[in-house]
Amino acid sequence: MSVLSRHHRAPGGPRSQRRHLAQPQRQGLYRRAFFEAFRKLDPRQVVRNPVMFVVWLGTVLTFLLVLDPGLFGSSNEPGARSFNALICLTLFLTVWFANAAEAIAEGRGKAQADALRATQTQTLARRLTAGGTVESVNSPELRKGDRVVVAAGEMIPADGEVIAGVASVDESAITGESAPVLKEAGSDVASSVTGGTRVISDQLTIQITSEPGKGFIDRMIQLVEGAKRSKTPNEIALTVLLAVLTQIFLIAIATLSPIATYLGSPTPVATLIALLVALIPTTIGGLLSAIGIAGMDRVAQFNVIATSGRAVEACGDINTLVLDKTGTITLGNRLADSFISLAGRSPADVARAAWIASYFDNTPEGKSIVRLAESQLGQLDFDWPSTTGIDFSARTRMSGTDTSDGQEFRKGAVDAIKGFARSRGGSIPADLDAAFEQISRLGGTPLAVCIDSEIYGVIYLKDIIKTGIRERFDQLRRMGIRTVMLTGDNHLTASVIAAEAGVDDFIAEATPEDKIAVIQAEQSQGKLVAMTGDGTNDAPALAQANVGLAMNSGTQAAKEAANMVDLDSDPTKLIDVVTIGKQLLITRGALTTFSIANDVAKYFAILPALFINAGLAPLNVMGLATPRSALLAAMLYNALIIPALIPLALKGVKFRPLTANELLQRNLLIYGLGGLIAPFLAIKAIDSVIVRSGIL
Ligand SMILES: Nc1ncnc2c1ncn2[C@@H]1O[C@H](COP(=O)(O)OP(=O)(O)OP(=O)(O)O)[C@@H](O)[C@H]1O
Ligand SMILES: [K+]
Ligand SMILES: [Mg+2]
Repeated sequence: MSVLSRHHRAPGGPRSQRRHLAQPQRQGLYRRAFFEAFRKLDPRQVVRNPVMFVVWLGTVLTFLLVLDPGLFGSSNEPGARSFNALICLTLFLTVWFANAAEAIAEGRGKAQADALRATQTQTLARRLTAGGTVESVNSPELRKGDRVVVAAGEMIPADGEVIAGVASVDESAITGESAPVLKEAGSDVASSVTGGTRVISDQLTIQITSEPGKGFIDRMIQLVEGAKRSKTPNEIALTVLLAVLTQIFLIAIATLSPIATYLGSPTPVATLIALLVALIPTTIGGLLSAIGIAGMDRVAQFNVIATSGRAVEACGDINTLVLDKTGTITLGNRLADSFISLAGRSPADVARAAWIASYFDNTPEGKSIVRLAESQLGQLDFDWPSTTGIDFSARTRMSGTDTSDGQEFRKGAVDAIKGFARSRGGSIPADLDAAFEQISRLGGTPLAVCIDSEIYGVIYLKDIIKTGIRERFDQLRRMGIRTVMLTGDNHLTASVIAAEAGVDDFIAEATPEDKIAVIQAEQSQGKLVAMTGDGTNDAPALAQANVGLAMNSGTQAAKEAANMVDLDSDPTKLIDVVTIGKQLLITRGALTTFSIANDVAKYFAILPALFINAGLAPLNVMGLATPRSALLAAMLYNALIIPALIPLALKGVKFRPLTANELLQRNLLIYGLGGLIAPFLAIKAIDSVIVRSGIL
């Protein structure tokens, strides 16, 4: 027989950001955003953002005051018209800059969608008919359940599950990874295929799993384009808060007018509008949606596709991270290293029993056992036609081969094989426990091998902890996130790996039901749980978790159940995604703090200047030239701070692995204090430029 070697992806993968899609054409992006920002001035769009809608109304009112400075009974002082025009212009710029921020964020998503769409070429598919013949159809005509044959050089016409054949597939169109991936039927990690990828050797029979237009790539396109984008719960809460603040300031300004009149310094309407806009949280109001869109985009740049912005945000709130051992914490190619014989058997006896017990086992473990046995024993003979394979299941934790004359070859977790041998009336070799311990203490997985009631020996499956994983767990701990390793492996192996990798907790000998139970237990304590997995047996747990990251190489079931899919099939990406989610929340918090601190500072910067006539001049500590120059400087600062902060909103604030409390303190210090000081310096500077330029 031929043993196919799997092409394992470079474990861990590059940590750095890696764009799999075409870099958006910067120039085209900004040109599109420029025009889009005008289109977004449509009041039906602006009204969705209450803060900006107030500024928009202010723009219209001040424009009317340009046409007729005496409108609303305002005193028609000299120079009022040109002052109103300048205020109107700054208000307009404020709304336009906010629109531009959103348009740039959306544009980056659109560029990704275009790159994805390019992979969606129509192809001719060869569909199998009920009669077993082959007919040619266009790929959009394929329905869920159809079966197609795809040969070397042909494109896979739609998403599906391999039901026959083994072939290597070039998935670079969606993953950017140039190494071909081996696909075959009946495997948890290699049976699902994606439309738009290309078969490069051999032939596959594929059962289609998605209706036209509902495939994986279609959903990705809708998401990055923002067609399905809806505000996340946190975003809605913040929008409401900003609207309430806006209302409070509206009332404050309305009551200011009579006071000013009483003090003998009646305030013109344009001044009141400007004062209002200076006070309401325009900075965060203008950048809020760009921050959210950019978060989705950053996740996509990591080759992770999220099904909603809510999922990305939930990542930022995660308290517990549930990871499996094999492939996530360890390299995953858990390969047979050696055979240990027991009870006086010869090593060749063990190798032969292990070879037969693994012959039908398609898992990487099974294949590596066959390879090791053949390398030790050379060509072996056995009467295969009269045998049946017994598949591995996570519940029995065994697999094997039955012969027609009633012999049962089994291999599996040591306690599972002990139970099996006992059930067939056998006894347990005295040296089994020593072999079990020896392997487990190395962090390896021991598999016992038996024929019927006789345990022959132990297979040492070697697994290596990924480099750098310990540092990542340390980082997570500093963020206050608890890591739990869940494994089907025995307690001793699990404890060795857990200690070496530095996870906070571990659960060994876990069945699929245990995985759900662990997640539910955490959730019942009010914790938000993220989990990563690839197998069909992980699907229920992925669905139960608040954030479920499925591997693209995993089964369709796991991908459907998850709310995120990693195209590179690197389970440690979950750590990156949590970081991005946290960064999204922190960015929003930091800019909200900055925005509100700014508004408070602006208030104290410009209010005294307004009361110069009323004898409050001594309060004008900043020495601003005139009330008008003070107001105009404040308005210009208010408008310009939005584009100044666009890069930060899109890139996210610099992230440090700290707990929520430490981050809050840090942000209050940097963005709160910075937000209080910046307006004084900037307004003073702009004020002197205005005075020197003589525009007022
Ligand atoms: N192909 C196989 N044949 C027989 N037994 C196996 C096979 N693969 C694994 N086992 C045994 O079953 C146990 C459970 O394996 P499984 O792959 O379900 O673990 P898991 O729950 O996915 O956890 P993890 O992947 O983190 O180790 C393993 O520890 C091993 O003892
Ligand atoms: K403001
Ligand atoms: Mg597993």
